[in-house]
Amino acid sequence: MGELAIEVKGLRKRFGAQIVLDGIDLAVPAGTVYALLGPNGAGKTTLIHILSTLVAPDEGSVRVAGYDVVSDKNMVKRSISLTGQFAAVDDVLTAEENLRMICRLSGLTSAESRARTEELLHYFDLDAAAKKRVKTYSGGMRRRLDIAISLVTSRPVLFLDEPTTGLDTISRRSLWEIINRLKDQGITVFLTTQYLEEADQLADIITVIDDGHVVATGTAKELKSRVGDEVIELRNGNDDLIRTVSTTGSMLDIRQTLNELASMVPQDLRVSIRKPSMDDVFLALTTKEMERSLS
Ligand SMILES: Nc1ncnc2c1ncn2[C@@H]1O[C@H](COP(=O)(O)OP(=O)(O)OP(=O)(O)O)[C@@H](O)[C@H]1O
Repeated sequence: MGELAIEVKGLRKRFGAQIVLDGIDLAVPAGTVYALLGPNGAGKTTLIHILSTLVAPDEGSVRVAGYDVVSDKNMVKRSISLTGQFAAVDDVLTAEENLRMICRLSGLTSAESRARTEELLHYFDLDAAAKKRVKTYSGGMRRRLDIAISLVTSRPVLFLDEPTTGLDTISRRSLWEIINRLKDQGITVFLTTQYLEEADQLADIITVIDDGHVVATGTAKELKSRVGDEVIELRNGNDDLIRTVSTTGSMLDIRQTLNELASMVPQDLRVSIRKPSMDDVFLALTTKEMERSLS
């Protein structure tokens, strides 16, 4: 493995009596897109907050861009950009004004601010709307502006906490493109997401956490292969999913599986066989999701 942008060993964090992160290990290679998946309350935001020095760890070693988040906090801060779940832009200003202001606050001269603002507006496809007040923007435009603001000074590691939550499909895909372009420039992108397809499409490596523990790490392909080679789906006449079962895909295994299922479910269910999806991985790996889906 090449250089690591993020290295976490034995990270523990508790809030009061609640253990939120319970021995997390992560190794994020530089220049990759790394997705952190997990059900609500799994500890994803807490982990991003620790990696970005907003919250201190209780135990363990956490290094970002080669610096320790506790003893070298300022160097970590200088190496990262962070975009949170809620867009931190000023509504009454235009995109151009927002960007210029942040450029100036970051220490750029007036001329440098003008040039960087123009560059970012173009990069994030906001030139046409540059002089409109942000309060007139769509969710996707605001999110693009938010990420643009976090990239005013170029930093090697970018944290995105649920970057596409609430966005429509087109806006989501345009953000994926931007994230891929950032990766092509050598930036390490560490993101959390609720969308399994997002992790599947975008991430080089995915870590699934549940209840403060890492339950799996790997490429989307590796994680899917843990679920099985094929998935048998049973649906009723309304197309509601009644049951999914993994199988090797061989005739023998499919026949045996269907024979076993025949005694447990109505005979008129429709059967289809497909490749495992990230949803199957998530359901198989995260107990809370499994309990929820069964309740
Ligand atoms: N400052 C805090 N004080 C007390 N408890 C906290 C604090 N921050 C988070 N928690 C608790 O820690 C747990 C993990 O929260 P966290 O926000 O990290 O999860 P998450 O995986 O990001 O969830 P979501 O997907 O809902 O954002 C939750 O039970 C939450 O209530």
